[in-house]
Amino acid sequence: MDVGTVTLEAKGLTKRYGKTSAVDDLSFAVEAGRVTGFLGPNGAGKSTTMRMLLGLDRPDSGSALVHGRRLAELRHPVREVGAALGPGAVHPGRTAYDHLLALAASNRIGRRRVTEVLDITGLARVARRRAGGFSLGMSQRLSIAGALLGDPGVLLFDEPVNGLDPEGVRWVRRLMKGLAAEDRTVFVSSHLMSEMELTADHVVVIGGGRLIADTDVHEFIASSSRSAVRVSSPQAAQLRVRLETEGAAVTSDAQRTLLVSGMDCAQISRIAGECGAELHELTQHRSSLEEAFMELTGHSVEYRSGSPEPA
Ligand SMILES: Nc1ncnc2c1ncn2[C@@H]1O[C@H](COP(=O)(O)OP(=O)(O)OP(=O)(O)O)[C@@H](O)[C@H]1O
Repeated sequence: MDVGTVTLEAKGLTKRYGKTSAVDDLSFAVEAGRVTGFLGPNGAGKSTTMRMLLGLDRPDSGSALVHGRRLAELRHPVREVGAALGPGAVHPGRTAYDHLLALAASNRIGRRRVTEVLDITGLARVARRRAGGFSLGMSQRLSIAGALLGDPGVLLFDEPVNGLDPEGVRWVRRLMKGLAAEDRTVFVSSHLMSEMELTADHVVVIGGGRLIADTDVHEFIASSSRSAVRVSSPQAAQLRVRLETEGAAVTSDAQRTLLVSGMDCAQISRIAGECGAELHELTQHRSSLEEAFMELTGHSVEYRSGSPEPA
């Protein structure tokens, strides 16, 4: 499948629960060959959207399409779309192997693939243990194993790194990137902005059930007004006046330090030279995905404490 091919589409998806509008006329398209992060504050409608994309929830209006068709029209859904909606959908008395075997059998998938996905997800050694005794991280891996079982071209993951340790988080990151590199479609929701910044190529951001951004992750970060240049100078006050006259927005968090937006380092350096201001520091501060997200949605991000180490 070519990169850029749209394989998963939300078209005017709308879902209400009583008076709550969970998803409101939501449209976006997800392309193959890249990781698309699905972001939004708590209650934004991410899980509801994912469930509608998978045919697990019926929209009040609109439609979800996979390869241009409704899921119900696909001949072998599990082989075309895999989903890991988090731990929980496993009988606690069943072993990991038996759980996957039952799933494979009902979808006409051979035993060999069960062994393969146990290997891929690092569960081979615990395959004969009951899933009820699994840690959250192991349960997440089992959920991911289920998604991979049918070797599908389209994969949806709902908060896949919740409960994983740093090694597990890195493993998920490599897995997602690897799946995208095989030209599969990878659509993943997460609250972990630091992780999404490392993993996603593209982001779909929703708030209050509506689309608020559908863009390249780097463009999304660059659009944040929190990108600024930090300037330190003994003549900060004098420099500030000149920078503001030339159109920059300037704030200050210390006596000799300025935070300048709307101008790059070269422009600031030129103006400093012109007004005889010495420069002791000139640093470009790039916004993080989290800052860009918070600016756009006005919401804080949960589960910060799980931030992984850098790659
Ligand atoms: N089965 C349901 N019954 C009633 N209301 C629901 C139901 N499922 C979701 N909602 C409501 O719909 C809205 C969207 O919820 P949803 O779980 O889709 O958001 P989310 O973005 O996945 O949130 P989170 O980040 O907290 O998981 C919320 O207001 C939620 O309370």
